[in-house]
Amino acid sequence: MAAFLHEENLDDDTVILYSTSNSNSNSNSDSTTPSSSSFYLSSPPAPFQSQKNYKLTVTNLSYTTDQSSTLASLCCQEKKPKPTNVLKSVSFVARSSEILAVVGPSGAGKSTLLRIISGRIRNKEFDPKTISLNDRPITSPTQLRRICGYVAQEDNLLPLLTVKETLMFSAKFRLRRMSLKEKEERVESLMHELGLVHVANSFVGDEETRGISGGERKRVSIGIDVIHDPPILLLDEPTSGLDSTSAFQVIELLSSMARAKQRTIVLTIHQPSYRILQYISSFLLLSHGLNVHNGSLESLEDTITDMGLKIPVQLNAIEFAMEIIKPLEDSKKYMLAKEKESPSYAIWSRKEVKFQQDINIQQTDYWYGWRFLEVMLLSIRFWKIIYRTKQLFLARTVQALVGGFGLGSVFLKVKMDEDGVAGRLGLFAFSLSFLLSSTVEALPIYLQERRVLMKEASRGAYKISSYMAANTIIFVPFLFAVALTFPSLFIGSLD
Ligand SMILES: Nc1ncnc2c1ncn2[C@@H]1O[C@H](COP(=O)(O)OP(=O)(O)OP(=O)(O)O)[C@@H](O)[C@H]1O
Repeated sequence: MAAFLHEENLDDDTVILYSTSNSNSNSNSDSTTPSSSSFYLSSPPAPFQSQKNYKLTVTNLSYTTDQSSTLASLCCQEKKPKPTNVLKSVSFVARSSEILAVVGPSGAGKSTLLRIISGRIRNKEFDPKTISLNDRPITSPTQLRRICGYVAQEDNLLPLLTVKETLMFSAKFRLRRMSLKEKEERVESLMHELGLVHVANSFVGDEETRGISGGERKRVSIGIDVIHDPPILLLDEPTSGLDSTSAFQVIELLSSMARAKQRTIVLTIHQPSYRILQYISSFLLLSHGLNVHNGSLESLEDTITDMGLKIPVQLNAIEFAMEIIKPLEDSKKYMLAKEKESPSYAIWSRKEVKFQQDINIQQTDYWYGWRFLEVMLLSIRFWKIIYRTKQLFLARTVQALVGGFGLGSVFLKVKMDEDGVAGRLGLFAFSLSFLLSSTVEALPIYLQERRVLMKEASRGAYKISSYMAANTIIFVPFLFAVALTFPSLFIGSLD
């Protein structure tokens, strides 16, 4: 396939990959929402229609934890923890318009695998020979971060924003070169696609504030990471914590998204039900970092049958495979050993990947004014949250006004002479410490927002560092207090 990579000037994070071959894409492009789908898929704006087929190939990916930079290793060499061999020569191919599910017992290496292919790995840990897209090698984790949308297992949402606002902020951060109208259209289209229109103006909520349901929360999380329409979507346990109906709806939605826009979806899942299995095209079964099965459900059933075992009627092949993971692992090790002796013995589908070293995913220019814009957006979002925390907002308003007038009246008779200047300086210093202490009251909100900020920054949602973002937002309550206290201070001290 003579595919090439090209980045459009739409957005810094958007890598649009064109394929010169239409033969495969056409076969998929007519796929629509499954008849049972409860979601309406609307046409995306023009820039989002240019994507075709993307094949993600992972070949012999191994990963050993690097303990060199841990605190223990810095303090005392002899206590250096042993490196863990988390992934051992994992290979698979994820194709466009399909869902590939990574399954396996706890600790098998599923999340680690997803973390690596989403580019959340240090440059020195990345092996450029192991991951390719449309048969072109990926040379750095940065390229992966640009190509892949990554939805983490835990939600990362601000409870006091509405669904629409949440998606709109994501659009503002990620679709910088679009006009406001285009961003709004994109958000509307996405809410249709995700079945979120009916809760567009509902607060996301949390344990304390009632908000949208668990399934809807998960769909909002997905929306945040597909706002820029990445060709590859990676999801860590998208069904965890959901009841079976919501879990089914999420997988059904992902299947629709994969087929409607030829997205390549890789997800991890624990114990998929029968209903969910129909939407998954292939399975990668991991055990202790080794892939013990890679292929369709039918081929797994055949493997189990070939081993002389019978799948009980009450279990599906994946559930049964989890129960007999040890013999499967042994059989895979045996086959790998045989394969080493004679390569023709390979029964696991393994494709030769032609690596081309000179691939160039261009970097777009980054206008430094965006940093200022990002700081402004974060400040506006933080302000909204403070404003919506009614008790805190009212308390701080009253506190700033009373404080301002009270302090101002103390200096009612301050003259414009030398003593007066000293008095005013004292007043200023006192007011400043008063303002600082009142800023501390926004600490719980700050901590909540900071957690979200750190996760957003690690997902590459914006360009400024998480530390810069976190330190910027602390000024918002301070500026608010300044804006209220100083004028009232001035008015209060007028003769
Ligand atoms: N940075 C690290 N340092 C040490 N061990 C690690 C590190 N990262 C992963 N591991 C270990 O690697 C193994 C695989 O972890 P991973 O989180 O990928 O498993 P998992 O299959 O996703 O598990 P679960 O289903 O419980 O989430 C675990 O034993 C884990 O403790």
